[in-house]
Amino acid sequence: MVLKNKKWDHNYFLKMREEVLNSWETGKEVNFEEAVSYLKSLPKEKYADYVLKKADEEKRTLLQPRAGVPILREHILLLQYLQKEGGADILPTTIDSYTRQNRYREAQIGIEESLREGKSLLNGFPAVNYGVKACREIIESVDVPVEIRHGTPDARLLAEITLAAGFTSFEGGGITYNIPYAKDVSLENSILYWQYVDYLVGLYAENGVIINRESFGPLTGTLVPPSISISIGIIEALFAAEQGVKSFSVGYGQCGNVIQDAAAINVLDRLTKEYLASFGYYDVHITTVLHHFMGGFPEDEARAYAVISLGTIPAVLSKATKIIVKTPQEAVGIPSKEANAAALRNTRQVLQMLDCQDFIDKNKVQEEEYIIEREVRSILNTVYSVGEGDFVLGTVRAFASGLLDVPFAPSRFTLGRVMPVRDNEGAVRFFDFGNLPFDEEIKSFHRKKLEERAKYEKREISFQMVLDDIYAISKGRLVGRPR
Ligand SMILES: CC[C@H]1O[C@@H](n2cnc3c(N)ncnc32)[C@H](O)[C@@H]1O
Repeated sequence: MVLKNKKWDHNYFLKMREEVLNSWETGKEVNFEEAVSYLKSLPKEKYADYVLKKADEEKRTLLQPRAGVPILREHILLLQYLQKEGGADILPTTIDSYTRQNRYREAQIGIEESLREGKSLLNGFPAVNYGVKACREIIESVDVPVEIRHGTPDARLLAEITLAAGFTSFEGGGITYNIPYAKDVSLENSILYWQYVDYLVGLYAENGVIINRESFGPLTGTLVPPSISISIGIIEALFAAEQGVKSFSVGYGQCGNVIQDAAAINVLDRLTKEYLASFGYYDVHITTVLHHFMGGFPEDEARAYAVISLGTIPAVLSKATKIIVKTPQEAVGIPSKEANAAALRNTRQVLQMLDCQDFIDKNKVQEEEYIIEREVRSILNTVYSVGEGDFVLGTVRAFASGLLDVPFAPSRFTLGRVMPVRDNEGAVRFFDFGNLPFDEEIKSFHRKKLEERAKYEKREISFQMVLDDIYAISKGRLVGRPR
């Protein structure tokens, strides 16, 4: 079948499904009809789509941590603690790195060693090895929806097992779980694998079970210009909608300048809905997700809390539907359950002290929205035209020629020519546009912003500024000022 943005043929899916379910022994536990009736037996409060829609209508922002440990009993206790002590509205199950690379044999060894040593020797929960029945114990032990969070270019079997188990939200995409996570996986392959996942979610939808899909907006989490993150999120929403997905969350990672971050989420929300409607998808419920800062954190917990609290402000300004909450132990590794729960309470406190205030200059937000929107439209319209009207074809071609590009990505399938840097107020601008399709108005806007910083810092615009910015926040600043 030629790779394009067209809903799959059902027989093509069924044929591939045989191979997917046979790729590990737990695949044989999956039975679609049985899974549909199990999912229909779950209360609506366990559906991420229901909880997201309700929050969206009530203009509330939901809180969700990341969490995953290899021993099932420990993982259940961890999630129960985060629900009870952290007040999480949606729980995660963060998947381990072996599973993300389909290395289930090593994951199995990791489980056995963790059990033998009585401690976590994997950096997440290996859901494929546990299988459907064991994973259902997680769903039945908590009262809120649980989402699968990972970084898997080929998540076909992971999706089959976890969706059948009752996880009602699934993060990732053919671009966002490839480019920042893998070096040698082609976009053709990862987009095909994720069309499978979206087709499966669409099949559940046709049977009355609405699973939420979420795009991984932050990408590499290092100074990613908002328009790049937003464009890719919209493309993944279009891919998912074509396969029949009816509930989609588009994500964005906090960069640090509060006005730019709020503007980015506003544009993300508005343009995702506009592009879906303009391509004929009228029944996909769109929500927005803000990730607390995904770059290098300060080790000092007090300063880490400052980064987290600052990151909550754009969610208040933009009414983001959900925040993925970081923890004060981000710089040291997998957080303790106490630190994870405390970060949730910190975020809730900031939300509830700010949501009654109107404290930002809306004109400055709109100025940022204007430039972000122009950049996103330039990118998306270019992807559409190089794809001759097909966004899958356009994405592959655009990445090959740098018309779409992600800074600091490990993947050899992105040009890596684009280079970001902060301006004098810490907003992320372009130091090098690479091959991005921007006109002179956009380019001169960024140049002017960088000249302001160069003048203030009494130094030339240089790559040194980029390096200074990469370490700035872990050293206590937003902008990497010269020493
Ligand atoms: C996307 C990367 C983020 O996921 C976080 N992360 C990865 N694995 C886990 C984990 N097992 N528990 C909690 N947080 C985790 C990590 O700290 C980083 O902030």
